[in-house]
Amino acid sequence: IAALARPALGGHKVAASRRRLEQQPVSLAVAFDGGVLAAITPAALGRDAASASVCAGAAWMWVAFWSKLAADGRIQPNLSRKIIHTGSAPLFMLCWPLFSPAPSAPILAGAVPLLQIIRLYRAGRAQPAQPTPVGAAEADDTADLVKAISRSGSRSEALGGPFLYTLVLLVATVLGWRSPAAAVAICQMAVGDGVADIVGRRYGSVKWPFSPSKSVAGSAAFVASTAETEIEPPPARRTKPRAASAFSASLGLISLFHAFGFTALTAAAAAPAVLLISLLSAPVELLPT
Ligand SMILES: C/C(=C\COP(=O)(O)O)CCC[C@H](C)CCC[C@H](C)CCCC(C)C
Ligand SMILES: Nc1ccn([C@@H]2O[C@H](COP(=O)(O)OP(=O)(O)O)[C@@H](O)[C@H]2O)c(=O)n1
Repeated sequence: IAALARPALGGHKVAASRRRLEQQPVSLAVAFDGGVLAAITPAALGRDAASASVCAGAAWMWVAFWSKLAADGRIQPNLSRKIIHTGSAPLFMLCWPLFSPAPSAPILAGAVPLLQIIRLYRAGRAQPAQPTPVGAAEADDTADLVKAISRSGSRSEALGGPFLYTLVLLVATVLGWRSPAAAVAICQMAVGDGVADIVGRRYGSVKWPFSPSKSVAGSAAFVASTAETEIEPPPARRTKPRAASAFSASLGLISLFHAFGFTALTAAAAAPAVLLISLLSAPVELLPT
């Protein structure tokens, strides 16, 4: 297995990993994970289960926070939808280093998007009114969620864009775990599209002739810019979250993955290819849906 290690990762890492592996009393499986040998041990499983629980709790709070702001009328549902759209997947990938290097990690991490998929499915299929008090509370909860993530407030929309988004995140987690490819693909989907909408609605007066609802500013923001969005009112509570572009978010995640030794690729080396991918993805976002 050591022979599989890429030279760029350095022999000392492999030797240290092999020593750790030999010391494991229970070794159910061995894998080559980003250059570091790992075993599925009770400790690794415990760490992954704890990390998945923390992420699932954070995901619930993150969605509930923006849903509440939209339900209370403090922000427009359009904005809450795109903030959730822009932030969810990159925030989740920022949490990937919490997991162990064992091959069980992507499976347990996949539980985080999977739980949201189940929630979206239930929200999309739920009846607007429930007969029991328990059911009524559940209906209110999903009503806020639907309001925050849909365009029109229709429950069926939870089974459209949000469902697909979370499904893609699940696939990227399980199949693209800690890879630059997953980081770049997910950032194009989550950050590029989200920022194009947030910036385009605000500054997009010049429209594309072939796509009259979409603007040049939105497409520029998709690729590379930093945007500021104001949450209003009341004025005392105004904040300015910064929304990064698909390009910079992808490079940020690649830097993180490199710093943790998940990939030998540096952000500087990846930059030209990522810029090209972002430039090619921006026109795709202009296609009518
Ligand atoms: C609003 C969303 C998509 C809308 O797409 P479109 O119709 O405008 O094209 C995204 C919905 C995301 C989902 C409800 C929540 C996903 C949470 C994620 C699995 C985990 C986040 C974890 C983190 C630690 C905050
Ligand atoms: N390239 C873009 C993309 C979106 N937008 C703005 O964002 C709005 C919604 O975009 P969209 O139709 O892609 O968003 P979804 O509701 O389909 O997710 C558009 O109506 C535009 O006001 C833009 O100005 N330029």
